[in-house]
Order: sequence, then structure tokens, then C-alpha cells
Amino acid sequence: MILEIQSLSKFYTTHSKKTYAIKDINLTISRSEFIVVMGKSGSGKTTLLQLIGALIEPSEGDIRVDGQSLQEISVEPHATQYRRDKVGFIFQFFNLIASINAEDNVAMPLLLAGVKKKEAYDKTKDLLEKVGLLNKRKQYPHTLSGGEQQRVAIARALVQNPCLLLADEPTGNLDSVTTSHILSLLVQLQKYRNQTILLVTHDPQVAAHADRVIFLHDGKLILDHANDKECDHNKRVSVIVELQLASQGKVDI
Ligand SMILES: Nc1ncnc2c1ncn2[C@@H]1O[C@H](COP(=O)(O)OP(=O)(O)OP(=O)(O)O)[C@@H](O)[C@H]1O
Repeated sequence: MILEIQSLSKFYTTHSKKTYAIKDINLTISRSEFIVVMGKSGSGKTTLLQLIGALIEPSEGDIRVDGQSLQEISVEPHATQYRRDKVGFIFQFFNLIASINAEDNVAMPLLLAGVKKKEAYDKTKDLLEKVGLLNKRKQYPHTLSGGEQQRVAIARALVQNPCLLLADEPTGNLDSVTTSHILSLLVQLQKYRNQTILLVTHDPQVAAHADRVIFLHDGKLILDHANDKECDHNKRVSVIVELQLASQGKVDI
């Protein structure tokens, strides 16, 4: 198992009132699985990703990534090391550094980690080729389309060979054609690099590409659905739409 989550909770206390963002979640994910997290606004999706990425600490429970408990790395510099070495992040708004070109954006995590320049740029070129952007590597982010910027962000997230790729609505800002290109790229990476992917989305079209779709409601994991790969894409989408409605209490399962 690449990821084991046990009795995980995260609550916030405001005006002495405890609100659970994540409530008693148990989840295991195997290496090279592609998992989508769905649930309506405020159901805890981003919080779950932030907990797994050690950006925030759990209130209760434990997360093990690649056999290591995140409790053991809660003290710096271990948490930073964990984020650098074990997880790659992709966000809705790409979060590229505007003042440096695509290639430097991808190489940056390696250079910060002390990797020699030649090795860093060799790895960078290799990844930019994989995401189809080698010819645009000298361009600055604002001269690239949204889809191209997200491909640079994907290359940057993968440059340190993380065991987990965490993606928070990575296609939320892209049109449907670009979304489907990004999804194909992620599925390819999953296959050829045995990359484990955990991706948050509201979009059933996106969720239909995953191996499993988990649904959160009020911080609880209420459904864990395996996509039927025998069915065509449209059928998988319609099943997910039904489950999405059911998870929001709008129809019975
Ligand atoms: N720092 C915080 N302090 C207090 N409450 C918080 C904090 N962070 C998140 N929450 C609450 O936790 C709950 C889950 O938030 P989260 O951002 O994980 O939801 P989400 O499913 O990602 O929503 P969306 O789809 O709108 O991005 C929400 O009710 C939110 O208000």
C-alpha cells in the first residue's frame, strides 16, 4: 500500500465550537492507483489532500505514506523533506513562478534540493518532452496557454519522482478539450511511471478516468466506487453523476 489512512479527523475550533472538516476517514490506496475525490463544496476534499501532503496536521488518526507515518515527520525539517521528496502538488491556478521560464520552473525544486545543474536540467528536459513542451521550454508562463501552463506544473510536480501526485481541481480552470488532454497525460503518466494519483474534481467527466472515485460528505467518506473499465466513458460518467446526486442526498442509491 502506498497510502494508508486510519481514523483520520481534522477539526477546527471557532468560538469554542468544534467543526469537523474531516471525520473518521479510513482509506487505503495501492501503488499506481488513480483515485478521484468528489463531494460538494465544503465536504473536506482540499483538507484531505492537505493532510496527505503534510501541509496541515491531523487532529486525530494517522496517515502512512510508503510505510512512513506522517506523525514521525511532523517536526521540521522532516515535513519539508517529505513534501519535497514524496509528494508532488498540482493546483487549479498552476502556481508557476511568473518571472522565470518554463524550464526553470520545472528545474527549481531540484536546484533547491541541491541537485547539480546539469542533472537538474537533463531531468527537466526529459519531463518537458514527456508532457510535450520541450519546444516551449524557454517561454515564460504568461506566454503559454492554460493547458500548457498546467503541463509545466505537472512536469514540475513529477521532477523529483514523488510516490504520490496530489492534484486539487487541476482542470477546474481549463476548457473541456484541454481538460481531456491533461487527463490523457495523467493517465499515461500513471501507466508508464506507475504513478499514484489523488485528484479532487467536481467534474464527472474527469472522474470517469479514475480507477476509483471516493465521495465525501460533511468530512466523512460515504462512498468508495470502482469505475467499471469494461463500460465506455459515457456510461461511467452517468454512473458517477447518479452517485454524485446520491452522495448529496438528492436520490437514493
Ligand atoms: N482553516 C480553517 N479554519 C476553519 N474551518 C476550516 C478551515 N479550513 C477548512 N475549514 C472548513 O472545513 C470544511 C472543509 O473545507 P474544504 O476546503 O476541505 O472543502 P472542499 O470540499 O475542498 O470545498 P470546495 O469544493 O469548495 O473547495 C469547510 O466547512 C471549511 O469551512
